[in-house]
Amino acid sequence: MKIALFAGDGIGPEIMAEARAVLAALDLPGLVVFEGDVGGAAYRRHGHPLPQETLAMARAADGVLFGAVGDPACDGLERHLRPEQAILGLRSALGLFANLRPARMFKGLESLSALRPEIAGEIDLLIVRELNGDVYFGEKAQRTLDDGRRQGFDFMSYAEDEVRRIAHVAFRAAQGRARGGRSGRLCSVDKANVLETSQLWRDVVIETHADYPDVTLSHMYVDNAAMQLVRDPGQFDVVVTGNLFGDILSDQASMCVGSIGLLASAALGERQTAFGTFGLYEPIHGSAPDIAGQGSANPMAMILSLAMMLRHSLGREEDAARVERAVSQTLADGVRGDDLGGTAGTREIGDAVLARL
Ligand SMILES: NC(=O)C1=CN([C@@H]2O[C@H](COP(=O)(O)OP(=O)(O)OC[C@H]3O[C@@H](n4cnc5c(N)ncnc54)[C@H](O)[C@@H]3O)[C@@H](O)[C@H]2O)C=CC1
Ligand SMILES: CC(C)CC(=O)C(=O)O
Ligand SMILES: [Mg+2]
Repeated sequence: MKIALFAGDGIGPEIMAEARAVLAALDLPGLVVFEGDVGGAAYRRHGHPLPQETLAMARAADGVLFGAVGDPACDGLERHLRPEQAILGLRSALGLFANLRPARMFKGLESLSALRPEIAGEIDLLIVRELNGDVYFGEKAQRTLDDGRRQGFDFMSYAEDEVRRIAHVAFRAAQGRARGGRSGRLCSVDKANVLETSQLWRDVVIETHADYPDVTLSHMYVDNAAMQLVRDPGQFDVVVTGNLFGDILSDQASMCVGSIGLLASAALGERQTAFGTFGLYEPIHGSAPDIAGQGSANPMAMILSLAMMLRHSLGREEDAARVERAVSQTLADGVRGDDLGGTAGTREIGDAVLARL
């Protein structure tokens, strides 16, 4: 079993160190770990944010654990050399089109949610974000118009097969979450009242629903969804949406459960390995340059991303559940970082999780 660790920039190396310690404590038999450079760190060392060696390392692995990229020192670079191209490049080159971003309330954190505690307690949702299309990957440029004005554009598009494959992932996830006689629920979020990409999205999701009659399907415009997420988050079970809307809604969902430092993610494609589905796992947050180097970042999203890798790519469900229980217990015991109004630093939180493993 082979995995690759790409720590990246900013708080990436700090939180990755804690995930690495948890991984070591699990002592998985036959595990081989490679480490590669990505982002601004890779640009400085190799002249590119996603060096060929790093990409090759990812391809050879059963799973990739990714910290974060993004470095203000790289702001002036041409777009293709900026750190963020590393994560976009990996998602695209590895065909990782399905981004699972679960958000659930941990016991004891209800009062730390941006929402009222009584509604925050109901949050247990999964955002299924399409990850290979939309404006992130469309043609983009700036140009000067004939009248001298500068114009920027990003082409937004979805082809029907791109929508269909993510819809299948989302319907299957909803089926898997059906509980105690209650059917799984899928809410497809779009902007079909304005965007043609969204109209196609909605049509294809409705067509795909025919294969999943046991799942209750609803549709919501993204502006309403942003509002409903804070008004009544308990109404959501699985949410499927495009790349841009999913990016924004998942950061919003993180504050509903207390902090962006808690939300993990899995980026999956179709490639199967001997142990599960190949994937890339990362916190939903970025490199947080404002707190980098201070030892104050919450490593829980990173550690929970490791748990997702254990589950989806390494076939280690029991270990995944063990890591999740350790994080949950750490929070229940009141060990909290600055992001949750506490005083524990990155290392202290990591050690507390290890102690409960
Ligand atoms: N997948 C990736 O590697 C991503 C990279 N980025 C990049 O990261 C850089 C910073 O972007 P921002 O917009 O500031 O978003 P960010 O997610 O890095 O930070 C937003 C805010 O949340 C806080 N925060 C984030 N993670 C935290 C943690 N684990 N513990 C405690 N506080 C945490 C930060 O201190 C900051 O105040 C940019 O270069 C951006 O492009 C942003 C999102 C995803
Ligand atoms: C390219 C990334 C910086 C986009 C992002 O914010 C994310 O995937 O969460
Ligand atoms: Mg984001």
